[in-house]
Amino acid sequence: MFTASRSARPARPPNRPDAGPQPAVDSPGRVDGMVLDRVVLDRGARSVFAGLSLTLSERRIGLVGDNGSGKSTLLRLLNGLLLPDAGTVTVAGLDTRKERRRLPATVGFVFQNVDHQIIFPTVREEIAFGPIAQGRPKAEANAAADQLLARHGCAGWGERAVADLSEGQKQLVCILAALAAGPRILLLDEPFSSLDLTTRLGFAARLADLDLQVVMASHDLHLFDGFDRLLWLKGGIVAADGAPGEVIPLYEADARARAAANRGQP
Ligand SMILES: Nc1ncnc2c1ncn2[C@@H]1O[C@H](COP(=O)(O)OP(=O)(O)OP(=O)(O)O)[C@@H](O)[C@H]1O
Repeated sequence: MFTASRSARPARPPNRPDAGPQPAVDSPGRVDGMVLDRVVLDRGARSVFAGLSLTLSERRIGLVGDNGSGKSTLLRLLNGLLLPDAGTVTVAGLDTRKERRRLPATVGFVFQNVDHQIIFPTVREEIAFGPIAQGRPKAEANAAADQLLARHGCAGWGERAVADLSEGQKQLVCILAALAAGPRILLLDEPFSSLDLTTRLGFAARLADLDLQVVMASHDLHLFDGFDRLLWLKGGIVAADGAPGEVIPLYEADARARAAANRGQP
């Protein structure tokens, strides 16, 4: 457990040396890892990261922090949707600036806003798209999409129009579409916010069983149960980094103190 101040290289705990980009490894239980090295990023006129360095090698990593603290921006750097203004981001050995096109085959992403993700009219097309783009025959990808839907309690959804689904159902389709492509790394940005409790609990349990690396941003702190590591982002810096059981009390105490201070203001 450690806290870090705004600096080009936040301190790392001794048991997490910066080993640099890791080679891709396919053995179960191993992760490819991601490395941010002195990342600088402005969005509009706003500086979001001013020299962020992180090595992300645990299998389950959570991101917490206030609105605007940089969680989505960090995830978008990891999937290559955003490129750093300075510094480097390396994902499973791929420099996102130089090898952006190779990232979709490795990194799955579930957007915070489903409308930014869904592009096809029907559920089956949406889920089958990733495998087809990777070269899988269409009939096979469609059949796999239907099987995936059935496994998640959505048998018969293949022909449904995505536009007619509820927000939570759309979110479910987005998660299944990300999984269908068989990523080794899954980035989830508030993936369960619209899901009902039963579906949310089911997914949280399935997430624990998936043999891939997961980085998930959420305001639902219960979802980090069983995670290996939790990063608290505050204004683009890592305010705390450690086991969820250590970081969550710090984050909650800070949030309560600030909420109380705000109440005291006119
Ligand atoms: N498209 C954009 N253009 C300009 N600035 C942006 C854009 N998206 C985000 N920002 C800014 O980047 C900073 C980080 O935003 P980000 O979306 O990463 O926060 P977040 O922690 O994911 O917040 P939330 O919990 O609300 O999802 C904020 O100051 C925000 O105003």
